[in-house]
Amino acid sequence: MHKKEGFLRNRLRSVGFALRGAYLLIRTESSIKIQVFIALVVTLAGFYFGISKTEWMVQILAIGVVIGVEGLNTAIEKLCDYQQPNFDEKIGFIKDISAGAVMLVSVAAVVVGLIIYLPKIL
Ligand SMILES: Nc1ncnc2c1ncn2[C@@H]1O[C@H](COP(=O)(O)OP(=O)(O)OP(=O)(O)O)[C@@H](O)[C@H]1O
Repeated sequence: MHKKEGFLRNRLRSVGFALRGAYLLIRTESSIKIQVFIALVVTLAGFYFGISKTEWMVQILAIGVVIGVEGLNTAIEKLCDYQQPNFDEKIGFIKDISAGAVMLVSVAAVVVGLIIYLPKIL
């Protein structure tokens, strides 16, 4: 599309779009807001309890995966609403599967949190 302008300029443009997407997600989506809030709380908890380097890596990965998958789920929901604003069983099924994916990674993230923090609290 913007072939003439060179590879680096196009990459930078894409990074700009992605940053705008991340900003819009955090500004407009309440589920992402909650997840970002939880991410901040567990980050503070990480400093408070002085978790290890490995625990930080797993925690950061868990946060990134949950927020990333939630972002994709939001994109799928928007696409569904754009394509089919009316009630549609197939759309409901697609949205349920997408929400199910968020739930699976969220449960894994909660288990990670429990494994890291339960022994430090009890
Ligand atoms: N057009 C539709 N046709 C049939 N069922 C739908 C439709 N839109 C939503 N649903 C049902 O409602 C559920 C919630 O969909 P919705 O798009 O409102 O997500 P949401 O509540 O905004 O999710 P999130 O909290 O992740 O943003 C879907 O999983 C699906 O079961």
